[in-house]
Amino acid sequence: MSAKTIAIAADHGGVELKSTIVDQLAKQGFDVLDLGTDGSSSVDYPDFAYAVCKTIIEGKAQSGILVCGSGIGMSIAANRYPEIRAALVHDRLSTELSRQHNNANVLCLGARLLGVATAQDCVEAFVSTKFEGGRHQGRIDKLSAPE
Ligand SMILES: O=C(CO)[C@H](O)[C@H](O)[C@H](O)COP(=O)(O)O
Repeated sequence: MSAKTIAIAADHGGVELKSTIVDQLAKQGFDVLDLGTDGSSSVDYPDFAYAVCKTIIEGKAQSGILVCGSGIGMSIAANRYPEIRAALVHDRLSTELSRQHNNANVLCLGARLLGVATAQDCVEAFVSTKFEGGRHQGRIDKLSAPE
């Protein structure tokens, strides 16, 4: 498995933006696991969020991107797994912070709320920004073990 494998999925509300992001990542040399959906037929976002999360938990991808209409449903679904830190972002800065402070391993995007250029900017920030560690590590550890 490549160290740069990213799993991606969308529901019908995010399928067009997903295609754009797949192309963007492929051009940058990432291995992209596209887990669907592939058409405009209505589907249920949890099915696709769970597919991406399981791929990460099984070690088949290092991170993931989920796209739905608002990004909200995908983020709620993905964050049901203790191993997943899914960030619903709205611009480059929130994406950078999700990596620097939260070590987000899944990026959630709302295709009906973000312009394509902003979404692509978020993706670029997600793949290029490193976790800062330090004081943030202990906080992240607490996320995996709620009292
Ligand atoms: O889960 C969502 C909202 O929390 C996503 O935005 C979905 O894409 C959206 O709910 C789908 O809505 P639709 O009316 O079935 O297209």
